[in-house]
Amino acid sequence: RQVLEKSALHDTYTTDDDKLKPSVTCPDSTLHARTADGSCNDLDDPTMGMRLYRFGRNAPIEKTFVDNINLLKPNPRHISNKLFKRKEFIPATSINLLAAAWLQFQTHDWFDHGLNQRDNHISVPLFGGDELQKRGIHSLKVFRTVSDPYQTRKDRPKTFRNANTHWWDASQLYGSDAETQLALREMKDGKLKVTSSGLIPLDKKTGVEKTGFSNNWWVGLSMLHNLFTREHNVICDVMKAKYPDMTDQELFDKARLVNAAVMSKLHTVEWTPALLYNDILDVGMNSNWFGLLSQLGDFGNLLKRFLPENYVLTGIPGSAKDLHGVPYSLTEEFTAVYRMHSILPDIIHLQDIKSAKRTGKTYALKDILFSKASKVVEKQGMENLFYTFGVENPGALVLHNYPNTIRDLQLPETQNAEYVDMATVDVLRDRERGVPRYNELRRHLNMAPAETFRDITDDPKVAEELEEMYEGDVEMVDLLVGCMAESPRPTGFAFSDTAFRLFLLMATRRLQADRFYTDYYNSATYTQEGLDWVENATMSSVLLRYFPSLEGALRGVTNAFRPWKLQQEPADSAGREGEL
Ligand code: HEM
Repeated sequence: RQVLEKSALHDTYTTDDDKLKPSVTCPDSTLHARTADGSCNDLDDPTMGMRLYRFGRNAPIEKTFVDNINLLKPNPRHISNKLFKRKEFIPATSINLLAAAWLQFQTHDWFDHGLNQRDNHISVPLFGGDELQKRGIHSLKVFRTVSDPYQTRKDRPKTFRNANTHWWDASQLYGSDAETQLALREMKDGKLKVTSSGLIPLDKKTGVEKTGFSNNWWVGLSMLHNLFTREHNVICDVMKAKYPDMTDQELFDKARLVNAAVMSKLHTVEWTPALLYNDILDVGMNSNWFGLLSQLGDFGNLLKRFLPENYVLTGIPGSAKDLHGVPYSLTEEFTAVYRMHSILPDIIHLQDIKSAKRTGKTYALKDILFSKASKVVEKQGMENLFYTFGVENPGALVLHNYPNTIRDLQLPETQNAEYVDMATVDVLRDRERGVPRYNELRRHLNMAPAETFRDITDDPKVAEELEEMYEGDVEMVDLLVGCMAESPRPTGFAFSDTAFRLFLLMATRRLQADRFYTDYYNSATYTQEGLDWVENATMSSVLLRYFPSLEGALRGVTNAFRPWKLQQEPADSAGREGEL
């Protein structure tokens, strides 16, 4: 990671377009509080990481020009049909469905390229025999990503802007602009609005929950948004009880800081180790938050008092902020490796918490999307749904496992009513945004490029399929295809080693670049009660706070993102067999 910090972080701003950044001043009130739009996190450069700040790059800038000649080579719909289409559901048995919903929930905090241009599309021709032709569709329109109006240097690769704040600030819950945020607030005691049943109110026009970011909505997101809205409101209660003189604004600001830190912590010490179920990674990710010394128990705590401050030893929270010489932003390549739609099942088997068995009732993914989600939450209740998500498996991140529901998807009005095959979109978007293909990106991540298709995968059949699709040219393999095909994977890894390199680099950067996780991670900003709240939080404890009936189901569960039942079996049979 330290090598990549020097070689794989690139700023897309130039001194020419620096001048076009908005002018932002930071009032005193922003010193100990996150702003709605993410400005004033870096006090020397207040626009850094705010909403509409550009995405950076992990590949060198000169390697990120769009290859227009090969934009449609090979045809992305052909890739969708031949390499992605799910024939039979392949489960990822080492993680649960909660881990899948959590992943999307987090990406909605980090990035969004905004609504696509309505009047500018790439036309993807369909091959003979494509099932869509029977419905009179002969080409797919993929609307282009909205462009960056402030890019002045035409000799540089295209840049794009993040419609969300780049910070790990829970903007999916609180919004990325003041207007959205104000509309979500009760304006009393710091709280977020909830209905009399304790649920997030629905937008009357769309039927979807009114929250910070509500695109691509489904039951999994509804559950997590509701959970952390409750968490926000309970933190407000705790703060008010201790500090009765705090204003509504102060209570809101403190609860947001604490809630965001709870999520960052759970992602670092639970979600990531669940997906990279490997002892070394477990220590590694725990060290990001708690420090290596914490692994030594009381002896480590004693050592902390004598050793010089070093985040590797003591953990990033509370350590010195470090930008590694590059202004902070998330990157195009980071977005690209999170294209993990294969994790979604097409069918969800509902479980019954009392009998700990499947009920026999299933939900098709198409019936729990967008405005249908809230009805399912209301009908089934959050306990049963969380139980279902805790024990059921998501899809494995491999080829031939892309959910067909979203390969044939009508988006709602709020998302331009586009008709999409998401697998086609995923492949084409990376090309449209100048994300290097698989081999090229590996070179920039200090990884050996594949010389043959068998270097990508040890499955001869998959290697043959890739060779045919890419007409023998291994350099053309798309990043997403390479990541899904990659095997063998390090023990316990649910995703590829290539994606892992970027995760490792960017997971640390999200914490280290943010003053609220470093220089200002202290009681003056969070309050001591706030720091203790984060310290004590685990995913299980957050769930149990609101759903005590999950107690039995969570007994013995050390990582809430791994299948709950698997962890309850006797130690000798709860091994790591069958994982992907
Ligand atoms: C039912 C659930 C989901 C639906 C309906 C959905 C739909 C979409 C749509 C419509 C887009 C924008 C496509 C475009 O560029 O035009 C998108 C982007 C994306 N999705 Fe999903 N998605 C879902 C779940 C997930 C999950 C589980 C992940 C896992 C990480 C994920 C990761 C992404 C990423 C990384 C992008 C790119 C965002 C960007 O360009 O800024 N999605 N999804």
